[in-house]
Amino acid sequence: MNTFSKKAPIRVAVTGAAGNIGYALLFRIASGQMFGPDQPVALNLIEIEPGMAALRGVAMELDDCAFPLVAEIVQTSDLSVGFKDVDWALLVGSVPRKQGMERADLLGINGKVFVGQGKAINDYAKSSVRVLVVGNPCNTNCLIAMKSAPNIPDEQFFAMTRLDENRAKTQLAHKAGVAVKEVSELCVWGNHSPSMYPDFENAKIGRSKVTDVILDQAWLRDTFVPTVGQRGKAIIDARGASSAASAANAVVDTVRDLSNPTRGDLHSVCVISNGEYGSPAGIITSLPIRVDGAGKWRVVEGVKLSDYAKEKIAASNQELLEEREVAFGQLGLSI
Ligand SMILES: NC(=O)c1ccc[n+]([C@@H]2O[C@H](COP(=O)([O-])OP(=O)(O)OC[C@H]3O[C@@H](n4cnc5c(N)ncnc54)[C@H](O)[C@@H]3O)[C@@H](O)[C@H]2O)c1
Repeated sequence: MNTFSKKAPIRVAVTGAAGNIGYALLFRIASGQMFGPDQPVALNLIEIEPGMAALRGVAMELDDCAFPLVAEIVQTSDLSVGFKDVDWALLVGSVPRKQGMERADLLGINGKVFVGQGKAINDYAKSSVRVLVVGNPCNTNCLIAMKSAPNIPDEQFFAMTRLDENRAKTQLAHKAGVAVKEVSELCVWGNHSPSMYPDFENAKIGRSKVTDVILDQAWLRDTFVPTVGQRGKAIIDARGASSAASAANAVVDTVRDLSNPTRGDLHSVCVISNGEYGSPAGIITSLPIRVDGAGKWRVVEGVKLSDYAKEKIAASNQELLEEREVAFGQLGLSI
């Protein structure tokens, strides 16, 4: 354990730790960018058996960074070891869609994985554990893990739309010719899929509404919204590989912002819906949240949605209901 911090380590499990996002993520957690520069961390790195050799290499590199904040590195494919006493479970690993595989097949295959991980989290993690699902389809995977962990409160499960929020902020900043830090209050609503809705109507540039700065409504609706939705594909086309560094960055942003009071902005996180803004109760959908001074997250109240926005959000939530029906049907889970 490092000598300059007397804090107890935060124990973080990362599944798919030898994958592309894992490789971009672990070094940022270890260097203090997720939990702060004086917060020790213990890393529980989880892989499936075929990934264990690569994981050993990743762990060797972590060792070779001599990060002073790293208290311990555990490498395992055993979920009872990997989730033991963890404070955070970052569920990144999942089976990619292969040629000829239907979306329904993918939901079923990954669903089984997230049943197993949810059960193990339920049985071995701290009861205060917080779970962030990144592996796709992340909203439905998160719902399945949540259902499989009945002893962990639903409010402790999250899925990631922060990458979409960050992408949307940058698109607006480029269009307006301002620095990205000028763009705030941008919520991505719905499913982490091309159907998501990045709400430009309530977002701000400086103190102005985006729609008062970018007057080209056609660009906002017909270029901006699909560009954000299709950005993942654009990166695969350009790079020949899927977004990993920016996804890892969004994981760091999400966990950091869920761990600290929100100042002057809001953030997009997929959380359990209690019917807010007409979203179907019981699904994991992206909503605008803020964290209060006591560390509790809440859905931001009073956002005014236009009919256009409501329609987009409803369509994305409908997709989530359909994903749930297919996955739960295959897994024999009840709603
Ligand atoms: N929510 C988001 O914004 C977002 C953004 C980008 C990527 N993703 C998703 O994140 C996931 C990971 O992406 P990647 O680029 O790192 O993929 P990758 O294929 O490079 O790595 C995935 C890793 O997970 C491991 N793995 C597979 N099943 C596992 C299991 N059951 N338990 C533990 N490990 C397992 C694999 O061995 C592999 O090392 C994908 O599902 C991707 O679609 C989500």
